Amino acid sequence: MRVGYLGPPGTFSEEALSRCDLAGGAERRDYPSIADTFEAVAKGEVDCGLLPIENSLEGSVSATLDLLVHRPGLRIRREVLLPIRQNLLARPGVAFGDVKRVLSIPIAAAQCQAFLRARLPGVPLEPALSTAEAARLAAERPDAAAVASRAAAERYGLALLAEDIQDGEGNTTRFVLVAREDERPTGRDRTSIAFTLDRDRPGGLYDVLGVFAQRHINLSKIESRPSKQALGHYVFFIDFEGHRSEAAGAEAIAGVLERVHALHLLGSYPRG
Ligand SMILES: O=C(O)C(=O)Cc1ccccc1
Repeated sequence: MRVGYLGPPGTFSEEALSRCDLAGGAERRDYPSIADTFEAVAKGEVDCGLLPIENSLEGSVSATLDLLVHRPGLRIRREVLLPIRQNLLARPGVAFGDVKRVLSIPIAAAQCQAFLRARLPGVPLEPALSTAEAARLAAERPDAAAVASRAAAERYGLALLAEDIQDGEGNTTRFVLVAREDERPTGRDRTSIAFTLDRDRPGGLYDVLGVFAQRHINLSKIESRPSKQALGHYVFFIDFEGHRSEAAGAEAIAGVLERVHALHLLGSYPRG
């Protein structure tokens, strides 16, 4: 089995992959971006791919949600929850006063806004494709620091300028393993769907939510993203407890189908 992830080695995605039972003993391939990882699975270059989907401080990873909807065909087969500790890394000998650029993937830098504003006021953020890529670049630049993991510091020979710099406690990221096929029910599953509504009318979303409420099906997430068709037109994402091939889940999906314009089944998978 071949598994793709957002590289280079030393990312949180790689750490999440190590916690994924399916991936035990699998051959790992790293890709430069979330989109490249997704494409590699869609093309069959790898059997599955691990993508960050949601962070407890920053919310959804829009790149992942958009790919699941706009490049349909892949299914979520696992979810992995990873506690995240961010650090400020720089070449050994670099002090705070030397740092003229902060490098990281924007979702990681956003988890440390308060720290960066307090300790590096006015220092611009230079976006990188991942935390480990930021660390790799910082190893070549004495004017830069990276927001990344301790593992990335060790791998790229960087010192820890500051540890545990994320805003608030309990910073956790949810990752999903996507593949070209579905997962079988385990009895403790979650299902992710995405849909658009027919037209702008009172109660459209309420009707869809009612399908779950009437069946006493618990929702664990609801989110909307622009549909990319027009301002004010949205794709809604819902996660609910249960598997889509079990009676309650299948009935709920049939009910949703009657009330929406388009429905995407993003997958049923064991709850993490
Ligand atoms: O860049 C990484 O290390 C990733 O795996 C993406 C990411 C970034 C910040 C928090 C969680 C995941």
